[in-house]
Amino acid sequence: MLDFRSDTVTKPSEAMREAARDADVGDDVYRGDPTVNELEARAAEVVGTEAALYVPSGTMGNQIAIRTHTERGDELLCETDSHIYKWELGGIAQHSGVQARTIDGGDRGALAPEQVHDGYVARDGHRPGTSLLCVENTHNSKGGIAIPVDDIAAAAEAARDHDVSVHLDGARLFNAAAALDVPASEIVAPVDTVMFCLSKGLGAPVGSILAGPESFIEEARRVRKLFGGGMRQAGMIAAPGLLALENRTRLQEDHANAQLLADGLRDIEGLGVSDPDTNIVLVDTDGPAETFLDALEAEGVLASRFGPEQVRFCTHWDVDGSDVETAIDAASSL
Ligand SMILES: Cc1ncc(COP(=O)(O)O)c(CN[C@H](C(=O)O)[C@H](C)O)c1O
Repeated sequence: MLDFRSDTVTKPSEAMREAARDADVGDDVYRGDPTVNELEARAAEVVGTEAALYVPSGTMGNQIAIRTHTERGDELLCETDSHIYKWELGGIAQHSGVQARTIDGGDRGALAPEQVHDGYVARDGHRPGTSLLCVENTHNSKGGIAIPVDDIAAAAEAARDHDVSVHLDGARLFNAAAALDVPASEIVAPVDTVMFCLSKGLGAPVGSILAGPESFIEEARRVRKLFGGGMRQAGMIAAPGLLALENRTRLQEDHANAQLLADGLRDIEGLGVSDPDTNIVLVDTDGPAETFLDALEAEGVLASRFGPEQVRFCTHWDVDGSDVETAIDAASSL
């Protein structure tokens, strides 16, 4: 099967498996795992923050960020189709007791400063008070859209006008950096904290990073423990993460393969195909998504359901140009 369901399906390289086996390990709860410590230091350096925390998943990284930024009963602002609102099981309410106020970010998922000003609620005798703005880059639901740095910075500035903190869900931060042709640190500079995944396009088997100010990361480490995310000899999985972090320069290949896939699918009668910024291609199937997906699976190709009549293809390091041609041929035959 050719698996285009997500870039989360990437399998570790031989080098990652060897690194896991040979990793220098210790008890990370006591800060004693040298490989985790090295990964956290390297990650902070790459994105230009004071500190970073290694977490088992992107979801946990986002939820730890929300819990650390907010107090129970606060309100947060996020985009209507953001992952933290749409795909994290209501964790905003469950883990943090925080109310989400969603804003429609349009086709590209970018929030305008005036939307942040309009969405802001001042805490008083009746109203909860906004304490956090969450932004997402690239924006998954909109099709892996890379939002320009200036747009993120303008929204963050509007938040700061009201002393509201800003968290960036950067699960695919390095895809955004590659598409925008800027260092990831430039995308991160305007926000307070960022979560990015090692386990997606970068190819690590497990793990994400939450990065930000030293004091914030110190408290986030306690919240990780509260959430049951304290790990012991985690160098075994952090070692592949260190190799993954150095993979960020290869993501252009995934983006080129996404363009190749979109161009091929666009030639097929009846399909509406997005113009990909990065490694995600959205296809309107002009009929039930399940019918399309089942028929495609029968041809040996997997994709994800993204709506009643929409499917998503993600390119990644386990599919190459010839696999893309195979997927196009399979879709053409439906
Ligand atoms: C923007 C963003 N932020 C956070 C996460 C969560 O990361 P994990 O918890 O899966 O490591 C994801 C994963 N996204 C997954 C995927 O795209 O296949 C699914 C939808 O959860 C994400 O796309």
